[in-house]
Amino acid sequence: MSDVKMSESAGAGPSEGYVPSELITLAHQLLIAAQSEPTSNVQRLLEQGAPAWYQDDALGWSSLHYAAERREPKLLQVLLQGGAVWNALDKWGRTAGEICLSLGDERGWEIIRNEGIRSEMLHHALAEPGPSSPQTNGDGNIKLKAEDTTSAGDNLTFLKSQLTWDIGDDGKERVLDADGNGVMMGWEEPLMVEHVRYMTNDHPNAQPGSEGMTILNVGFGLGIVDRLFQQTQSASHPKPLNHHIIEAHPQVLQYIRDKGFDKIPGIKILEGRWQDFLQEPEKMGQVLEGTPGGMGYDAIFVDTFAEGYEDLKAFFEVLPDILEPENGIFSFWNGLGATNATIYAVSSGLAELHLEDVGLDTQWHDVLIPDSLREEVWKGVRRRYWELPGYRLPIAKMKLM
Ligand SMILES: C[S@@+](CC[C@H](N)C(=O)[O-])C[C@H]1O[C@@H](n2cnc3c(N)ncnc32)[C@H](O)[C@@H]1O
Repeated sequence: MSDVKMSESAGAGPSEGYVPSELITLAHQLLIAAQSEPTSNVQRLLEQGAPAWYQDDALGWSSLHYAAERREPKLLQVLLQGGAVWNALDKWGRTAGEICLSLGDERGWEIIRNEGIRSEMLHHALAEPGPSSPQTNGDGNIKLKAEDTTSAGDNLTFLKSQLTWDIGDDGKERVLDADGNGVMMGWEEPLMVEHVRYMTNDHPNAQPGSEGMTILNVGFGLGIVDRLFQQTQSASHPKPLNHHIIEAHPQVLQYIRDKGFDKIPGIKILEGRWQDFLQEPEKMGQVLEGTPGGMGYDAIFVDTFAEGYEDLKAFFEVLPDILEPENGIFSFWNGLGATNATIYAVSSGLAELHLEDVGLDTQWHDVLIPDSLREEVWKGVRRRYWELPGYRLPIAKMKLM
């Protein structure tokens, strides 16, 4: 439940200051060429230095937005190679990818999405500190996280902020942060049901007669997913053998105690940030305690707040140490970039590639979100973090050698 901001592509225009008039002239010629002229004209203008990042004042459209209306894959490729910004947003928050989608142009949309994944991977690779390169601060590289220090954009600010629990207009419980952002909202329950179903249904330790699964959940929120992990095992199915929960917010920890959740047999609450437990070798042992032979968890789910893609990727990197290698299942709340279809697809594609880097294969399950959820739930909530009709649910497992 965090915001997402993709990196600006290399060659993105000056953020402020003087733009020479010759450049503006070329920019306008490029916008016109992208609308109706042959691809060769567009290519020529780019070679003359026309800025593909330029967006007009009227619609906020770039040459890529205009080109997207023409359904000509080659034109999109030429513009992207010439510096067009795959994730430039128009005045309504749409990328050129959304223009392709609205026209049913699957091929054009794929070209833009693939460029998004390629460029985010590249920025990310450049951001990795090499043996001789200094630690970068990430500037100019991947920025999937909202750059703000308000509660929703900064994890440490959020963890110190005051939370309130109430009932939304949809009749469902929700937790809001001090700025009125939804930390966890009851509308997500059907999605949590699906996460738990995919994580437990076929696992050998969840079958009748087995010993029960070992579970790690990161981020308690309303405890929806934790309640479901406890419930899925019916009379004939075993309860989880061990169910560990890492939670960092003091008020949420108090809520857990008030509800007596910490007293349920098998449940252990690890109080603190996941980074404190999983990125500290001495504490890692404490986390793995209780998993048979210290071999790792059967199921791991992560859903925090005010963390961005970089934090999620850092979590991916500890998975080989904490996921049971043979049948272990990892899943995460896939909410980054969910205000825009193209950015959401790029964020999901990037996650798949980064999971692959640490040895995991990902399967995606599409879950529909009913229209009825759209308007009611957001009343009284400052920032809408979900705008899409579908949810892509990830299920990842260690690759078999
Ligand atoms: C969106 S809620 C989780 C909702 C939960 N999946 C449910 O089903 O109700 C996010 C939770 O993560 C916690 N959190 C945020 N950052 C964290 C961190 N770095 N480590 C551990 N918990 C964190 C928040 O306090 C909050 O309780």
